[in-house]
Amino acid sequence: MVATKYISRPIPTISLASFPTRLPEITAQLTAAAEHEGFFSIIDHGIPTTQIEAMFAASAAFFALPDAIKATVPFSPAHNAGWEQNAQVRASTGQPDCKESYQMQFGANMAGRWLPDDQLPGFRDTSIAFMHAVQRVSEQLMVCLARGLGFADDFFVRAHDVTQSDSQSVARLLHYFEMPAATDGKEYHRAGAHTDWGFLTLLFQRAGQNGLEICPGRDASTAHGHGDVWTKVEPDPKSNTIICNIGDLLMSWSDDRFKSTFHRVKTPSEDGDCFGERYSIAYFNQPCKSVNIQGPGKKYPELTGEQFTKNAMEKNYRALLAARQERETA
Ligand SMILES: O=C(O)CCC(=O)C(=O)O
Ligand SMILES: [Fe+2]
Repeated sequence: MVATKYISRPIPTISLASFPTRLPEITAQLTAAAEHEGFFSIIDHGIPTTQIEAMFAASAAFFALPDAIKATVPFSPAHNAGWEQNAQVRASTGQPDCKESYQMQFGANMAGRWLPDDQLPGFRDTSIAFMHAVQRVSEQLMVCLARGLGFADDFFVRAHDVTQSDSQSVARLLHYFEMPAATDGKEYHRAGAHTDWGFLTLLFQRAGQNGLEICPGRDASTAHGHGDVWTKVEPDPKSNTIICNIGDLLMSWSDDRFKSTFHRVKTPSEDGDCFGERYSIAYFNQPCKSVNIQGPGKKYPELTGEQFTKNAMEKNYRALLAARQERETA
């Protein structure tokens, strides 16, 4: 196995303490992080550790259910919600990620995709409360990002209004399976290298369950290329941190000023890698379907939120087909 090439890159840590009075300072910090690294840590965000722990406990309880029960709320690509297992194929690897995930939304896309409460008591209430808490933090970040781009303060907040029935924002619970410590000659992927296609992702990780790595400096238009010099983003056991990254949507909405950065969850293969089970939670801010999207400099044609999501899905699918053909003819 070839040793992974690593380089140390600083990932800015930004405090949201005293948000209203520190708004100009936080805006400057966030804008700089969005322009350069595309990844940053948020602290002092106001979500209590107990609430995050309760969501991780609910997630573990969900994934502990028999597959036959989870399969009653299957993932629907058309709705981007539900449960799937060993199914998400990344163009960068051509193989399914070794994981299961359950995606939850606020609006109509979630109809029929919640388990009945007697199957998992309290799960839906815990999840919805957590999602609203993460949405509140997201909205603070959106105010700063809108200011940074010269839009009105509430511009992105209104575009991502989770009280609308066509809301598309997603909380994805993730469970990566234990991986073999001794290689059996096969190549495994936890989450193959990718950019997120949404607006902004907020990620919750658990101390001791490492694996997230970033590879900045690639253009989103080469979206499925491989970078080969990585930087570990380790969960900090001492602070109640949220890792955030810019997605392809915000990159195009900012006329490419803000960067959507390549990242992956590494296949454990070296000393210090977590081979055990890994749980994480990603909250993907997505625009409502009816929203019009165009950057301040009009670099790209105007699209609706619905078209953007559809295009992103199709682009991913085309890249998958192209990568498969390339592998087959190689
Ligand atoms: O599990 C993680 O730490 C990252 C997950 C991720 O990048 C994704 O689901 O898009
Ligand atoms: Fe991601």
